[in-house]
Amino acid sequence: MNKQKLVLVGNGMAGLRALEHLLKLAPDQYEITIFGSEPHPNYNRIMLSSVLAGGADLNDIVLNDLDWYAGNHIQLHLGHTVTRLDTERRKVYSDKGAVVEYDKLILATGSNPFMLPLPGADKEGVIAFRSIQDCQMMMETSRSYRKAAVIGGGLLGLEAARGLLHLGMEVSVIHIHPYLMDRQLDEAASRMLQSELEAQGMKFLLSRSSESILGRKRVKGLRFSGGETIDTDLIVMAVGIKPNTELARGAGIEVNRGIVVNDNMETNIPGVYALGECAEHRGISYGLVAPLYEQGAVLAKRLAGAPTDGYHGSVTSTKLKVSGVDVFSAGTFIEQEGTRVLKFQDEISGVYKKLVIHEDRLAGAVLFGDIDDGAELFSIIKSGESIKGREKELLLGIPSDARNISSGNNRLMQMSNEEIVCGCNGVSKGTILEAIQEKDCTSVGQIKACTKASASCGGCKPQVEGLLQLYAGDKAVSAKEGICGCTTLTRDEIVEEMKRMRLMSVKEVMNVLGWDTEEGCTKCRPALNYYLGMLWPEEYVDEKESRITNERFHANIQKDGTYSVVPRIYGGVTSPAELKKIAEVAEQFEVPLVKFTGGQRLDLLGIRKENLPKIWEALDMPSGHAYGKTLRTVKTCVGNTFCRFGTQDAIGMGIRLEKEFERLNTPSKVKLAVSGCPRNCAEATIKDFGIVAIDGGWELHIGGNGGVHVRATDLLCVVKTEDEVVEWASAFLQYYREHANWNERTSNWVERVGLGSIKQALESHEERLALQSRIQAALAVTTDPWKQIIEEPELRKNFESLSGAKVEQ
Ligand SMILES: Cc1cc2nc3c(=O)[nH]c(=O)nc-3n(C[C@H](O)[C@H](O)[C@H](O)COP(=O)(O)OP(=O)(O)OC[C@H]3O[C@@H](n4cnc5c(N)ncnc54)[C@H](O)[C@@H]3O)c2cc1C
Ligand SMILES: NC(=O)c1ccc[n+]([C@@H]2O[C@H](COP(=O)([O-])OP(=O)(O)OC[C@H]3O[C@@H](n4cnc5c(N)ncnc54)[C@H](O)[C@@H]3O)[C@@H](O)[C@H]2O)c1
Ligand code: SF4
Ligand code: FES
Repeated sequence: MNKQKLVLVGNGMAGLRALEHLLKLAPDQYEITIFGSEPHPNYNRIMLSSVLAGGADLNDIVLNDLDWYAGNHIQLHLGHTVTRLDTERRKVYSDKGAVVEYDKLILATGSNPFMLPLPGADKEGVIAFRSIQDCQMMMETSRSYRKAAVIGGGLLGLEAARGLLHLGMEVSVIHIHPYLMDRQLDEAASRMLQSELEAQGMKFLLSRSSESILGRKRVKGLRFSGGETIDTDLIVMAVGIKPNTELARGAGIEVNRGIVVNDNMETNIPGVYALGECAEHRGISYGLVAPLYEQGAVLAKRLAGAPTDGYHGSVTSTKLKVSGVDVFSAGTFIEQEGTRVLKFQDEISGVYKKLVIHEDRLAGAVLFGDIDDGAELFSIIKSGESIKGREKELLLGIPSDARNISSGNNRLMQMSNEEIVCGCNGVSKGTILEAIQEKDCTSVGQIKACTKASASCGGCKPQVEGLLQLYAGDKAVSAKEGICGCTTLTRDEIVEEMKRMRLMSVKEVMNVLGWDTEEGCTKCRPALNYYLGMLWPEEYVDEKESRITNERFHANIQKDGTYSVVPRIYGGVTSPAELKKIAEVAEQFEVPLVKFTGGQRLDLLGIRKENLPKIWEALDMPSGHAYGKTLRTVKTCVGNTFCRFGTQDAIGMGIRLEKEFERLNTPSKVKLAVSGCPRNCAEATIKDFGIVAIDGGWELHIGGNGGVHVRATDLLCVVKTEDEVVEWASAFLQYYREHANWNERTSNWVERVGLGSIKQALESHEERLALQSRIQAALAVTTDPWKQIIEEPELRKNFESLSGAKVEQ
């Protein structure tokens, strides 16, 4: 069979989604050619905001790599812009001389950012935020310049501004209206948003109309009507988009605001289709991915000759992707004639909710501060069902069990398999079910890895969780199994019983809670020992024999049975005298290897067990705890002490934190880092608790990991003073101590419990102080283990006869 020729113009998210569907439906029907102006394979444009804000890497956002095109036998013309269409002869022409014939043509040329035609708009340093190139330009600019102005306080402008703040720039957002995100929020929600963003360091100039851009070759400032000016080294225009219709218009295809299409995504010219941001369907051009994905599914069916009801338009929802701020908006968000409005506002906890109701149906919603119900409300809006009698419940919060599994009449169950659950990534219910039922995914994390659902804005997470609970059946139950083979009790049940019955020893816990084994095992014994120490810091006597090998000997066992010694060097700052002493000890004990660790400390390797106390004595330095489930190191950059970019004293902050938390027992090892500016030389965003200085304050990040599964941190909050850093760090670490499973790193814990729940737990000042006082009580009873062993002959004796210690994982 002769294949038909299909040409796609526009290598973006909409066009490629349609092709992906088509290749599934009719893999051999077409010989496919794609033209794309950008020099990259199809990438996730929405993730550019995360790239700018440090939450993702450019390499992570590619959706279809070059192998995908090759594997599907697609002729790809990257860096080619199609400049002419001949719809009579059915040919497309690119700027680089390629000419390709088609039987069917898809236009998916997206949008162009709207650039205000201000005098001076052509100067260097005036850009949009649309592509990888724009993103790279902002990153590069932040290395040499300090001030940025973003024109437009909509979704894109605020996400750009957050990214620029992260890059260390001083950012002003200029907005033409009196309040931000006027296309998605009402004034009350917008004001709350503004104050949150101000707390993060953003400055706002509202009700300003930009008049001209100042500077010679490069932008130097911005003038507003009325004469007011501001200095700036960069201007990002984010004032909306306009469908890219030039090519279609030039070919005589009907164009209004966008390329006009019918319900089959067909233009007025036979064989020519359009979808995505460039298209206009029933008078609407969409600027979000969910509708584009829906259009893609319809177009694919149409091209494959499969039955389809056609595309009938979309109701949209948005979620601002700015770390630390939760905003959701869907449908009609401003009261209109014939609508009823219900509002809830709690200024203290910063929560605002508004429902717009039309004839007993939910027409729209705005949520600020607590957006857990967003996905569910959106689904109710789309279904058009009556909410009579349930209005208050919907406003005040859907109980999580009702959100996930309610008896019988459950919306998640009723959803068809084609319905999209994750709008950002176009993941349908069917795909998630496949992941659960055929690929054995039993957690949201696994579903995310498998399908990308919940991987972008995170707004669909409650629904993904709900589907998991509904469809994983026994497998989901098995996730709740006991902490080890000796018991069926979970960590939470054990800790609860320890508290309730004031259980005080490992043996007692095993007896009272009916352990299946007499002595427990290498999993439960150290876990119980940790939980008891955490609950009763003053009364509980640590059980040395329940500790893992390294913690029993206060040194890391190596593969040849020798140990390593890492003395504490606060903040990684040492002195000539200290270095001399370490060198002398290394010589005296003929230490085979002296090496810097990844955490900026000195490691003396190859020490025999019997020499450990002698070396500790000779060093006369505190233990660096490089071996334990405890605070390891606080890595620092030089900060403003020497570095010309530094805005804060990173070294001082790091030393203070290391002195504050050394010797702390934690569920798993904990690493901190402090960077003196957003250049982040101390790599704080892959630490358990990372501190990054910004102008006038500190960003506090949590849950990072640079190990096997690299995870970048989530932004917890932004604070102004060093005391606040210590308060938040204390509260976070204590909350982690009290809630994580033994041996669970903060990265896994944050993923498991969700950033939102941690933020909520720490948001009250009183609660933070209570956590801080509990961590101080735990720290108060700790002593330096090396010193204790050196001074107590009984303990020291243990080291003389040690042999054949077992390495435990
Ligand atoms: C920073 C940012 C964050 C966003 N965040 C979100 C979000 O959180 N949620 C959401 O739903 N949406 C978000 N969006 C919007 C979303 O990314 C777009 O709606 C979506 O990418 C549009 O897809 P598209 O394929 O229609 O257009 P595009 O992605 O613009 O793709 C069109 C492609 O066609 C190419 N092209 C154009 N003309 C030609 C030609 N003549 N020849 C060859 N190639 C051509 C363009 O170079 C482009 O690569 C965001 C957008 C940005 C910029
Ligand atoms: N999280 C998300 O869903 C997300 C994130 C980024 C972008 N996007 C999408 O990308 C597209 C572009 O986003 P956008 O924010 O540029 O568009 P937008 O139209 O949503 O917002 C533009 C904002 O700029 C303001 N504005 C207009 N003229 C101005 C002027 N002269 N001076 C100052 N302000 C002015 C408008 O009042 C409006 O609030 C949209 O379709 C948006 O939905 C979505
Ligand atoms: S050393 Fe510290 S202060 Fe200097 S650029 Fe790096 S992160 Fe910024
Ligand atoms: S809806 Fe944004 S990640 Fe799923």
